[in-house]
Amino acid sequence: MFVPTLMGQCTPEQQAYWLPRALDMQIIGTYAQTELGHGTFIRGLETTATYDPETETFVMNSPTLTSYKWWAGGLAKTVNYCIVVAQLYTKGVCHGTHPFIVQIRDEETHMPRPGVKVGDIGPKLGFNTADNGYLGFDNYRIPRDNMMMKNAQVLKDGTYVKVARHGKATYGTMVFVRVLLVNEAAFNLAKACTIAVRYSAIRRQCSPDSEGSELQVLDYSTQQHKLFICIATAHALQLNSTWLWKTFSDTLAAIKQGNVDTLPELHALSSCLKALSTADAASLIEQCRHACGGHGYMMSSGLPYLYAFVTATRTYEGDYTILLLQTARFLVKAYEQVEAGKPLTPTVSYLSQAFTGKKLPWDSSPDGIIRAFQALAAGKLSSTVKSLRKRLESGLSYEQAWELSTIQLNGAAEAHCRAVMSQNYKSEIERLTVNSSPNVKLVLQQLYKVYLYYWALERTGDLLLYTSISESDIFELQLRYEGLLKEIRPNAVGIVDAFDLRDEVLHSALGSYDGNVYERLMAEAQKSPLNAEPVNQTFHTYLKPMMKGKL
Ligand SMILES: CCCCC/C=C\C/C=C\C/C=C\CCCCC(=O)SCCNC(=O)CCNC(=O)[C@H](O)C(C)(C)COP(=O)(O)OP(=O)(O)OC[C@H]1O[C@@H](n2cnc3c(N)ncnc32)[C@H](O)[C@@H]1OP(=O)(O)O
Ligand SMILES: Cc1cc2nc3c(=O)[nH]c(=O)nc-3n(C[C@H](O)[C@H](O)[C@H](O)COP(=O)(O)OP(=O)(O)OC[C@H]3O[C@@H](n4cnc5c(N)ncnc54)[C@H](O)[C@@H]3O)c2cc1C
Repeated sequence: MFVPTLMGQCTPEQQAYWLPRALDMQIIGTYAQTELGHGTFIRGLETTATYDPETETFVMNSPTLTSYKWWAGGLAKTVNYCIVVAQLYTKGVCHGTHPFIVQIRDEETHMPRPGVKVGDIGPKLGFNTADNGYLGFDNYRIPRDNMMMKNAQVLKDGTYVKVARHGKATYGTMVFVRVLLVNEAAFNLAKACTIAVRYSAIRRQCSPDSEGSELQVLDYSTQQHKLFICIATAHALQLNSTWLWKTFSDTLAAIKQGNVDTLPELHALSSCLKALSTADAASLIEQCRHACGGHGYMMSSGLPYLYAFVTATRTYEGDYTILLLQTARFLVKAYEQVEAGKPLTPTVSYLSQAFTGKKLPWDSSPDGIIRAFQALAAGKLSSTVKSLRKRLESGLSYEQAWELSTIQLNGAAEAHCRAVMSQNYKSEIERLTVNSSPNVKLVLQQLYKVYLYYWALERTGDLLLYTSISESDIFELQLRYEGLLKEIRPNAVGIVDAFDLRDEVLHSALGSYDGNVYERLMAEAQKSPLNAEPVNQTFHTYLKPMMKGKL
């Protein structure tokens, strides 16, 4: 995050000085925004940067314990520089949060600079290869030029100058990282389902008839139900990630031309896609672990590490709930656009359905299900806005009415995101397979149908509310879904092999390409320190005295 922020928040002159040093690893930096007391609420950050025109420096301070920077990756022992997000004060006026480049350790000795308190925050659920740290300042001075001045400046005499045309220019790095994290979710879910599907093809357990041999667990319908949605989702996230990256690039290009019109939609899309992709990936990676029984619980399976790594992405770079609420904010505005008869941006153009007053006729084709997801999203948004307005009419303020409606707002944002993801998934597969062999087309179509049927069956309640789907339609869809799983089964291992993930990348005794699961599990077990000697010394110091009643 250090380099993307240098690129996004520095003037060209500042980039010319800092970027080469950062890219050449002459300096190592991190992005220190979150504090002990605040992560989500950026406007509530307490670290201060007060400009002193006498010395043309900013004085950095941590006025309270909760103002200590907390969590930044590499902060504890690795980095010697930080991008610090602090409340900027000049001429006695606070101008809100701004980014500053702060040297925290000596470049030769690596000792913390005087006035800097830095350390490690302690063990975490995962990510323990990163030394996430804390950072406090005690009247620590940095040169005026260390303020990242692309979007705002403080002149030598302390005059504050706003440069950026849009209010949230300083939040740009977070949008960039959120876009990257969708791809990260796809990549890690692909690893987990490769491990789980390969293992499920090797693992034999139980024989339905006592004479027969034990079945591959991958033959069980319940195992296919657990795992094939994981494969389908890995592809869905990858294709949405590529689509979002293009949307991001197009928006950046427009901003460079001075046009910020598409920024709100990009923020809404990057928010909900980051939220859903990381949450789906984390829960489906855990589902892959569940599908591997006891051996999935071994660190040597690679699955616990993947889960611990990915579940963090649901929180960092914007907590799941918070980001969905950001998308909901955009959707409510879009709803009001429809009411006012104004044009809508492409990803919300389906909202006009919310005003037909009729249930969408159910159509179980892939396009029909996508239209149903859109009708469901429009219906949930419409119902949410109705709740919001009912509360406003009761005399509540907008903030109070909004807060009381946030459960529905989050539901509407999730439904919108599912509709966008489903639409992108199908259209990207069709675009990318135009010249593919019929077999490849067939397999990829089967996978997006798994995704569509799975989520339609997960949302039958909402579909009954907003479409004409009937009980027998749902019954038929369930049978069709279960039949589709059986069609995919013969290709399942080939499909995950196609992720082309090397053993060194999978780090898994269960998912290695050669399938020698049991030999690898035993080999990994031998590495346990407890196997260094036949009798551990704790027998003599604890067990034996205890058994002899002498403890
Ligand atoms: C490059 C590295 C990653 C690569 C990935 C690869 C591998 C992954 C492995 C490791 C990853 C590495 C390390 C971990 C990284 C994690 C680092 C961090 O976590 S950094 C800290 C992240 N923190 C957050 O995300 C905080 C979340 N909070 C917020 O974003 C904001 O507080 C807020 C919730 C958005 C609210 O902000 P605010 O109160 O200022 O704004 P509002 O009043 O709600 O809205 C005002 C207005 O502004 C619009 N807006 C808000 N944010 C943005 C934005 N980002 N972009 C554009 N517009 C934005 C918002 O829509 C409102 O507009 P309007 O409705 O028109 O008024
Ligand atoms: C592994 C990891 C690495 C990280 N790396 C960095 C880093 O490099 N740099 C950095 O600056 N930060 C980093 N972070 C911090 C991360 O950005 C924050 O943890 C994240 O933004 C969430 O903020 P928080 O922890 O304060 O949670 P909070 O915002 O306190 O959330 C706690 C709960 O309150 C809820 N909540 C909060 N506000 C609202 C609201 N308005 N409405 C409804 N519910 C609400 C949340 O949904 C959540 O359920 C990292 C975190 C992790 C886990």
